[in-house]
Amino acid sequence: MGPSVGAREAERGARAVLDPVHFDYLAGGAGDERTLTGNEDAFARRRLVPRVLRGPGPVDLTTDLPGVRLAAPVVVAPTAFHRLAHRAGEVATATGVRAAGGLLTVSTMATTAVEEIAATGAALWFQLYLQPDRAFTAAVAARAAAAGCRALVLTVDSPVRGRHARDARHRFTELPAGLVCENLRDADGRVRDLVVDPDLGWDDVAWLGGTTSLPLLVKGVLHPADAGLAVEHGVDGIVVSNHGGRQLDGAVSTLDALPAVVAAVAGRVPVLLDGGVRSGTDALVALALGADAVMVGRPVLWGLARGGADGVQEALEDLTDGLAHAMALVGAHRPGDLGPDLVTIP
Ligand SMILES: Cc1cc2nc3c(=O)[nH]c(=O)nc-3n(C[C@H](O)[C@H](O)[C@H](O)COP(=O)(O)O)c2cc1C
Ligand SMILES: CCCCCCCCCCC(=O)C(=O)O
Repeated sequence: MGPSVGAREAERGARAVLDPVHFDYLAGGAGDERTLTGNEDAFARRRLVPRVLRGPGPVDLTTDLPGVRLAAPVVVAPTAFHRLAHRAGEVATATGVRAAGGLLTVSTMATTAVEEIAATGAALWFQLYLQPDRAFTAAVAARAAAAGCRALVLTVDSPVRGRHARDARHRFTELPAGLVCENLRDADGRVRDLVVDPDLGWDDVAWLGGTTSLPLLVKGVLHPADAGLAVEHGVDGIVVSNHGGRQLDGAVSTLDALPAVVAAVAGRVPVLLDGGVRSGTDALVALALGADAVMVGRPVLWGLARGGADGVQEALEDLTDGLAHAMALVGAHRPGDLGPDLVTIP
């Protein structure tokens, strides 16, 4: 299993067209990149034990998530600075997502205003970093809601930023001229710097939930005790994530962390997983181990870099078609038919 030929080729294609400094920012991870590679390795270790003769009927991947019903349980993860990958940036991403019938999580660090992204008609969630200026944070959340985003995704794995050796080597510390974080503009139109807040606690999660009418998910949970706390503090969904290996190097792979989180949540809210999902078969393994949906980060960036909106659509359809195909081959008609009995580590 692991990366399909499609995902590997897409990455090679993106590397060929991107400025090497920007490619390394997008592809890289923290520290020695053990967690980055560990995410993919965890999928590569698994094998499927299919069921046979499970009767007729089409595969139906319809999935309900906070604020949205999707044709397939695949969501685009929030990633920063899409205009580093393609000149049309997040507008191209959203156009491709819409064509694929998917859902895009817009990053706080998007290089395009959320209103402009929403004008594509794509279904959106909005990812937030809680800023020490809580009034500003609430204003960004309200702006996302007004633009039509269907849920907020609060990233909780970044009290400080991961150390990225590739960026340090390139001295990549500033965006190219003309690119800014358009959703960090304050009421005067001034773009604020992102300030990661090392003092965040669960009360802040409850505070954010109380300031918005949107469903709230937390992204960046690995420990089952934190999953339980998240549910107790009223969240509407949990994303098992190590930030694609970009924060704590040495953190457990998300697939290995998933079963304990699923057990702790016990069906009270949806559980999503991201990190290392490169094929429909990878998505199936995550669903079989208890995820309600997967998020994908880099494969979408590679599609964007290679082919703009068409490349994003192709990347998503490769995943969802691959998932439907693998479902048929393991004898499952719906995600609910999948269970851990279908997955083994030889
Ligand atoms: C270039 C890049 C930028 C990212 N920016 C953000 C971000 O702004 N907010 C966030 O919560 N996560 C961010 N992430 C993490 C992703 O949301 C996601 O957790 C990760 O990419 C999933 O792993 P994958 O790339 O292996 O699919 C970023 C990841 C990458 C690769
Ligand atoms: C423009 C030079 C690099 C500045 C990095 C800011 C990181 C913002 C957070 C985005 C993210 O979550 C990630 O890269 O991962």
